[in-house]
Amino acid sequence: MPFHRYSAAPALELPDRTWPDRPIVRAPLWCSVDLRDGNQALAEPMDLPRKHKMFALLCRMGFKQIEVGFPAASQIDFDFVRELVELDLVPDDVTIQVITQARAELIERTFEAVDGARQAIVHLYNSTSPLQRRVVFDIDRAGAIDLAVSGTRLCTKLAEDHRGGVVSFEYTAESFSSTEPDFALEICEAVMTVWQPAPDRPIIVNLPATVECAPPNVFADQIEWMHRNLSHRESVCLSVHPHNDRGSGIAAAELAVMAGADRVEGCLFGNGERTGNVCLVTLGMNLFAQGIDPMLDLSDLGAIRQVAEECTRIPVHPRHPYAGDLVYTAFSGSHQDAIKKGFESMEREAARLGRSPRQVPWAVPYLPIDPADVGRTYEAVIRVNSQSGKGGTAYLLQSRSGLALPRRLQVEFARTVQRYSESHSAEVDTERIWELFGSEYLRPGSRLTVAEHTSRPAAGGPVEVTALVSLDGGELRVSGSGPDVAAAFAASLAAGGLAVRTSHLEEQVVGEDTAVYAECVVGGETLWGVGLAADPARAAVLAVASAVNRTSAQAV
Ligand SMILES: CC(=O)SCCNC(=O)CCNC(=O)[C@H](O)C(C)(C)COP(=O)(O)OP(=O)(O)OC[C@H]1O[C@@H](n2cnc3c(N)ncnc32)[C@H](O)[C@@H]1OP(=O)(O)O
Ligand SMILES: CC(C)C(=O)C(=O)O
Repeated sequence: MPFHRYSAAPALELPDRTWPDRPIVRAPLWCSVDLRDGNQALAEPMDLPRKHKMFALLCRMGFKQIEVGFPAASQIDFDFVRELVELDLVPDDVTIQVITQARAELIERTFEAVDGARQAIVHLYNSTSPLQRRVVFDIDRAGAIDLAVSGTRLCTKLAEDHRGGVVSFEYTAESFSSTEPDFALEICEAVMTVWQPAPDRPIIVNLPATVECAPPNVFADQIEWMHRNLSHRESVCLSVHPHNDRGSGIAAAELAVMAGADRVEGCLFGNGERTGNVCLVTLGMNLFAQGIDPMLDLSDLGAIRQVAEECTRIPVHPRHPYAGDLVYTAFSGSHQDAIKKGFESMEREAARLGRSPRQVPWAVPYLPIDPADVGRTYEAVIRVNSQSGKGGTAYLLQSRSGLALPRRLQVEFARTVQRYSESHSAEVDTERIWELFGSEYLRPGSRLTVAEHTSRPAAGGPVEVTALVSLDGGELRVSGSGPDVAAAFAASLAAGGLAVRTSHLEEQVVGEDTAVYAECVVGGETLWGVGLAADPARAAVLAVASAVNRTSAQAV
């Protein structure tokens, strides 16, 4: 690997940084750039219907600032902005934003696009980094300032001439994070000298990591330094626009907010140039998961995801934070066990407080939030494959059938499921688990069937059972006594030459039925049987028969 071709991005000296001690206590102002940065990065940029669909979604989610395009760059973007304005499609509390390069003809066309808009932000950018100054523009620092200042002058004039509403202004020192800090400050100050920000005439100063080239702490230092040194700070909305080239866009945005940023630009699910813009869904959900109002409605992530996928034609990764198909799913046994116990503990806590489980603080291991809070069901939380243990299998069986297996039976049945999963190299879904359970424990067996039985309390306490059975091919009437029906029936089988006794018994009411779980010792072998019937005595007899039949099944 030719690592000698690369070098670390220069870090800013900021030994008295304060951001590490400043927790985020409220959501920043969000600006979605899905319809611009997100759109320009698509192989098939959105057509008008898809743009409208995305815009409507962003409004529903509660975005108050939405960059709707680069109208001077494409006719579709221009027409889209015109439709928003002319058809009055922008809610009163939403401001549309349009971007332009610092070129007079493009700026003029941009203002044409927003003509008549009640409120709009015109967003001017030029790149400021030494690399871009040299390679792309062939200009020095003064040349870059000239470009920014002349662009801002024209924007200031056209904003004053704007009909029908207010045009605000955003300036982006593109490639900010790769720009010398003193120069970034100088160019932003030069722009502000023209725009003349005031509390009732603020300016958005946007500082992007156009290409993320340093760890997030370095970006945070850069933002804190700008936050401290920018003049007119009370009239400046300090914005960041992180990309994700190093995979730390989320961290960069969060640390930048700690460092003083008021506003974050990004896209849903991290769409955008190359590795994408910072993901606004994840940022919002991170706040939510810390008990902070995200100021976005993320309660139906499935629906949000569906529209985003349709508009961008890019699928959301199954492991995408909060929204991916697999992010609330545990396959592995110890995770499933902990989740199951977590749910049970929350139910107990809710019962103790006389509330529903959704009203008590969330505390389930391995699940950072309640999937139901973002519109997910619990169905996919536990999925079973060969990595799973008793807890997951028991959870799915219980959710399908209501049967709450005793612990040792869970262990026994999990082995059956694991054998099945390994031999089929496949996940075992809930229906298959129920079928496996049925064929293992509930189906009529080949060794012992019970045609009829009666039971009655015997004098002195124990129960007496009489039954007509078919045992190992022969019909016979048997009777026995014991402390309960299962034990009495087990004892009765001695008449057929079969030594059976129950070693543990549990009973559960399941709807109209009773389930009896009987751990039996049959001829020296310990194994479980299960009976399920409306009549509890019948369920007990069937449970013993189930255990006996499983010995023969295993012998075969
Ligand atoms: C970091 C970002 O994401 S910024 C947004 C980028 N988005 C886009 O580029 C999508 C839309 N863009 C376009 O459709 C086109 O690039 C247009 C219409 C804006 C310009 O098209 P063209 O005039 O054909 O130029 P081209 O696409 O080659 O862009 C490069 C030119 O723009 C200049 N330029 C680039 N950025 C800026 C800027 N912010 N201000 C002024 N000029 C700029 C370059 O120096 C170059 O000029 P040159 O041709 O004199 O060398
Ligand atoms: C123009 C700016 C905001 C941008 O898209 C970037 O720097 O990535």
